[in-house]
Amino acid sequence: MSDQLTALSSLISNGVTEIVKKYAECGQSYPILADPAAGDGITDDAGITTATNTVLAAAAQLIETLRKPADVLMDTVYAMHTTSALRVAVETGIAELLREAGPEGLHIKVIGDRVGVDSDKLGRCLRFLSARHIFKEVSPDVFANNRHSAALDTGKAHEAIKKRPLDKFENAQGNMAAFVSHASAEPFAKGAMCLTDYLLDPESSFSIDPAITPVSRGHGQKIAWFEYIEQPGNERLLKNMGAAMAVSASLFPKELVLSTFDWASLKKGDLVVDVGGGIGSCTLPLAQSFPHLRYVVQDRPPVIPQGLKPIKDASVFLLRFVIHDWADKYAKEIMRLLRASATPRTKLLLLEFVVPYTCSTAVDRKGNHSHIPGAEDDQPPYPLLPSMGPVSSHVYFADLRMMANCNSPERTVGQWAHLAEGTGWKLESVKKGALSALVYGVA
Ligand SMILES: C[S@@+](CC[C@H](N)C(=O)[O-])C[C@H]1O[C@@H](n2cnc3c(N)ncnc32)[C@H](O)[C@@H]1O
Repeated sequence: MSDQLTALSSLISNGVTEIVKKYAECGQSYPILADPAAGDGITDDAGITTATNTVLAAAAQLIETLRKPADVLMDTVYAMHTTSALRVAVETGIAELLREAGPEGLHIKVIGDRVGVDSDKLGRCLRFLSARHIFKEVSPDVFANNRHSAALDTGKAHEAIKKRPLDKFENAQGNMAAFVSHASAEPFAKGAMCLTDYLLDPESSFSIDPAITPVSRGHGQKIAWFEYIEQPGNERLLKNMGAAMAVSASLFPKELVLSTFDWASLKKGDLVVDVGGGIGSCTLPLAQSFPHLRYVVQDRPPVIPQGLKPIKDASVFLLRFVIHDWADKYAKEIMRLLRASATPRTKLLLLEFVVPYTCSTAVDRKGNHSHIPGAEDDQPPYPLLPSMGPVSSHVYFADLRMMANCNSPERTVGQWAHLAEGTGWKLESVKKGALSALVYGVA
């Protein structure tokens, strides 16, 4: 055990030395947590990313190793309060208010008066978040933005968002507030709490019906998520969904979409069809970088009124975060339909998460797929979990969120390969990353 502690601490120490050195080489110092203007720091340097990921994985594992079981379980079971406190901060526009106040911050009495809620209760939410490095308590009961809370600032005037809350996220793309508002909305929060009942009830436990989910159990209507948000009364959910998707696009560096595929190899005028493309946040950077190609974004009529028409001459069908919305039976059906419209040269490009096992996978449970370029196992340094702790925590959250909303899974690389069976496609290559690219060709 002690050799694990020493190994973890060396990984942290060596990684931090590497990060500081790399920043110095770039003439920068590491972004300070207290500085709301610090931003994300250097995100496009492979060396810094690798060192950062190692330090994050090692630090998280070291903390969990050192903590007592009861403390770990206590923090985990109370996580719901993190969600609700963060939602309070976003829905009351605290980050905007504190940006207007500047580095001295604002006393909680003033904050409470400005947003119209009990200042003591609101202050307790902000202190809870400050203890997690979201906001900063600069002096007793006085709060200011820090690097993390500044990411919740839409850049709009606080008074403006108070007057027009529905428009809060308009033209505020790339801002985490939209994502927080979407992900913490009542149907998801209720749905998460319905997971146990959903699993214990045989009717839902063994179902793949997108209308029978923890979320639908929570709101009480047996309809699929995308139909639910299109119902009258749910305008805000629908609007926030689009804004949240734009945010999630911006979380992955633009270069990631640009480098997932050899776009430059396509001929002038070749057609890229973004299927289930929402408001086109994936296609936009592509169109800017590769103007020699043609683009079509398709989605459900309430999202894009032109709707869905079969397209027969696509060079690439691009689907980002679409197949993960569907259980295998439906996902295969979508892939079959696309295959029926494909030419022999068409590629199917899925931009999705790849779920890592949390143990070594010399042989994937569903067969070894290491013959597929890019599908090989990652080998993190001893004694790190292959999933690298917080580096991939978003993938496991996404997996449970998919179960809750859509009765669908995130998938391992083996599951992505198997999904193609019987659809007329075969998995040709994988490029793993924060967002992975799975390229299928005609089988
Ligand atoms: C998770 S979102 C991803 C949006 C977009 N690809 C992106 O990455 O920002 C899934 C999208 O699939 C769309 N969708 C759901 N059912 C669909 C259908 N039957 N036909 C086309 N699009 C559909 C939804 O409207 C939504 O925009």
